[in-house]
Amino acid sequence: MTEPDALTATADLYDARGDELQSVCLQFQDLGGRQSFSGPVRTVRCREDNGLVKAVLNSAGHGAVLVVDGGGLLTTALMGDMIAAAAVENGWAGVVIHGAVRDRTALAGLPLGVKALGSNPRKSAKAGAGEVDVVLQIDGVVFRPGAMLYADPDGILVEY
Ligand SMILES: O=C([O-])CC(=O)C(=O)O
Repeated sequence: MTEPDALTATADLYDARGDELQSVCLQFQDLGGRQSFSGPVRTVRCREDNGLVKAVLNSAGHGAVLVVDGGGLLTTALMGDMIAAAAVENGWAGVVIHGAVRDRTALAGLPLGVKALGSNPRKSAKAGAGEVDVVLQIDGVVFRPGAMLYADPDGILVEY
């Protein structure tokens, strides 16, 4: 996987295409080894259960970005280094988690975009409760499966 080129900086993209893009105001932390990443959106909605996150990231990513609506809860980690390594192996460009991750040090060394609210060493349940590829709304921003998402240290842009 190659680093998306610097010409697609989100600020430049917003200047060029602002009316076609939503900008995420929430201040996610950049926790992966790739800070600039982009791809079509896939989604998971779950709460303190990462069974679906694990299953989806263990399937072919085709350069997509998985957006996980964990309800903003920081009580359990929805992804750690094993799942993130599987995401790399399966060709995912990145993972945006409205919730927490764990294994920060290892995540920082993986060629994967990871944005999350924070971290927590406590693991999630694995029952697989939740939904896959539903339309998400996080902090007023709509994430539709298939919409293009662009992320870099400045933030996250997503097509309407
Ligand atoms: O198993 C989990 O809940 C997540 C995790 O720690 C990993 O991916 O390594």
